[in-house]
Amino acid sequence: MNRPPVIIALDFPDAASCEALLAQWNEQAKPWIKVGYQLFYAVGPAWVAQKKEEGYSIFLDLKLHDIPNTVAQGVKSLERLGVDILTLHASGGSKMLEAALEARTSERLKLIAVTQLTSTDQQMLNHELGIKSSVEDSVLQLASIARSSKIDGVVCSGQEVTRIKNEIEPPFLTVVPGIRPKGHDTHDQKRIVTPTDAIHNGADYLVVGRPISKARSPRQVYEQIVQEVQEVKESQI
Ligand SMILES: O=C(O)c1cc(=O)[nH]c(=O)n1[C@@H]1O[C@H](COP(=O)(O)O)[C@@H](O)[C@H]1O
Repeated sequence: MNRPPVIIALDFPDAASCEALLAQWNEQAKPWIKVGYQLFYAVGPAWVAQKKEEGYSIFLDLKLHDIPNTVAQGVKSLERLGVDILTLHASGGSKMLEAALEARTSERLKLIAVTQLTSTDQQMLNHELGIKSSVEDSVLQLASIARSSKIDGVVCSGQEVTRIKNEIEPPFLTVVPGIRPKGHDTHDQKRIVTPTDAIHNGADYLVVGRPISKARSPRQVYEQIVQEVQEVKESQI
């Protein structure tokens, strides 16, 4: 069976907390996991490489953003860990994105560009960041920079996926955080969608953190999300 496209964000301060959660997936089929910088800075690269060996698919979310040469060297170091997806910021611009792509030695590592964070809303974009477009247009602009730099896809909210799928030439992956099943707390997220809506709009991967990690039964919430995803996919056949 294909691995469900639901990526569990391991936003934890240490390895022990991750192991406690992952103990609920004790069968051979391992889920997708996301390692962000809270965990990466705490556990280091060896832990990530170890998880890959144990059979997890790994989304390394380090959101690289620097001058082109520095990002390229970072990609070279991180590719050696064997991770499946690595993030960088689309707002670093085409030269940075192209340098990252050139540094990668194999297409097995997908490079995914973060557009506008799902914690950004219209008010913040216009009045704080000084970007005068709609959030959706800004996401599309960043996605189009990523596409023309031949990056594999973007992180965006589920609200922009339909336009990306319609306007950006495939193949182009959409990885969607800000996922909230009905009735769950939104926390600091602004542009949220349900698992059903994200998949219906065409999302390739869902990133889910607190709805799973803070749940009383994390595995149960994960399975409910996987079920929602499968139902939408079956209805699309
Ligand atoms: O790059 C990401 O994964 C990311 C981009 C974005 O725009 N919004 C976003 O929430 N994320 C990540 O997705 C996860 C969402 O976590 P929850 O809000 O707890 O589901 C966090 O680990 C964030 O770092």
